[in-house]
Amino acid sequence: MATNVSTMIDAESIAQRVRELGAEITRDYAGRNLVLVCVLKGSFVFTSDLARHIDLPMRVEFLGVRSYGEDTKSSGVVQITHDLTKPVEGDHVLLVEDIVDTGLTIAHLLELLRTRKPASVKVCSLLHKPARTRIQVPIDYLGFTIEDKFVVGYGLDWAERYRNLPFIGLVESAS
Ligand SMILES: O=P(O)(O)OC[C@H]1O[C@H](OP(=O)(O)OP(=O)(O)O)[C@H](O)[C@@H]1O
Ligand code: HPA
Repeated sequence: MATNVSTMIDAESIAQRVRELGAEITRDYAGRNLVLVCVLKGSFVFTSDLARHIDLPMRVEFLGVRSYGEDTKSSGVVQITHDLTKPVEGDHVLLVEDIVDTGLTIAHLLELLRTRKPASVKVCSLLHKPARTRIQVPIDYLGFTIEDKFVVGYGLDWAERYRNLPFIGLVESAS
């Protein structure tokens, strides 16, 4: 399956950065009601690794979102496919994304979450692709800045495939 995928960020580099982010979040959210909001589907791998490096009695919620479909370009329409199961009013929400590309998804989610009256909303993204920015969004915790290539693996897909790769890779024909 992975024969035409080259490695951009290897599994050990990801693991190291996830440990660092977990330690930083643990320090910053000590004594607060933290709710990690995993933005599905792409961030399921990152969220599960990150959560195990946060040493706090936090909650995890899932928000299903889709805007790319089978394409490698954002449709510009952010569709909610699964909502939070419990209110986050008064809680400190940390949105966990696999990638901020155009910024459209996270901008939409920040707007949506703020209507739920949390004490705070911040963003943690494993990847950021600044060359594609269409809307500037704050990324409070960032794993890696990457070049303008369509990447897969560690949760990220191309037409629903490659999410299970343990590294971030490039499908040459997708870029
Ligand atoms: O900054 P943007 O240009 O909005 O792109 C980022 C979003 O795109 C991907 O989701 P996608 O719509 O592909 O759904 P998926 O997570 O189910 O793969 C990714 O997981 C982010 O949520
Ligand atoms: O580079 C990407 N790969 C996979 N999914 C994505 N969604 C936005 N950008 C990407």
